Amino acid sequence: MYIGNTDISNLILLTPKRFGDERGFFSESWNRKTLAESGIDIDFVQDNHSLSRAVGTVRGLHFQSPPHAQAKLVRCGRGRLFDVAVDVRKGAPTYGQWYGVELSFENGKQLLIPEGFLHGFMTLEPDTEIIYKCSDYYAPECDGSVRFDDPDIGIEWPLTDVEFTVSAKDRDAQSFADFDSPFTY
Ligand SMILES: Cc1cn([C@H]2C[C@H](O)[C@@H](COP(=O)(O)OP(=O)(O)O[C@H]3O[C@H](C)C(=O)[C@H](O)[C@H]3O)O2)c(=O)[nH]c1=O
Repeated sequence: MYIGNTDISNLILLTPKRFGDERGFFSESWNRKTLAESGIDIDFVQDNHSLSRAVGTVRGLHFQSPPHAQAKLVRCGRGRLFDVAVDVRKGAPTYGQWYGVELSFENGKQLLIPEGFLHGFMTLEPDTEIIYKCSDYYAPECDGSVRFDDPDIGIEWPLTDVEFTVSAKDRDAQSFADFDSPFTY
């Protein structure tokens, strides 16, 4: 397992080892003990899996407020996507800073997103599947979102020449200026 830091504290990029042979490959996509040995011990309780049919599908930027804040371990099960986390931990030196990375079936990379971040992604291929572990259960009463294209965050989404597929909920999300983060650093 390759474990790498990013320029935002606690936001970590992981690449599990793949054992290739004539059949294909085998990989431990998550091993709590392996991560704990690197000081990352999160009690994940829910796995999420979504399929996005169209290129340029955007889901996010979402969060769950305390007491049901979620850390996430995100990977791409099929296709390619640009995964983004935005630091919204009040008091963090990187508050409002975003980090994006391409996750794909081919590269096997995973993004470990702690509590206190907005999360969203854009698909880069048709029929892209995202799979992610969450450290708390779905709590719709704590669900919140911020516009994925908010200029105050300034995410440089990789696709600009396609019509984005976005849910009504995400199109109606609040601006970053209106967002009062419930998270502290
Ligand atoms: C998130 C979630 C949703 N649902 C139900 C609620 C809706 O009836 C349906 C679709 O939910 P939603 O439109 O919120 O799904 P996404 O737009 O993919 O939202 C997710 O996308 C971004 C990228 C995230 O990081 C969050 O996990 C989550 O907000 O699934 C559940 O039953 N359990 C859940 O944990």
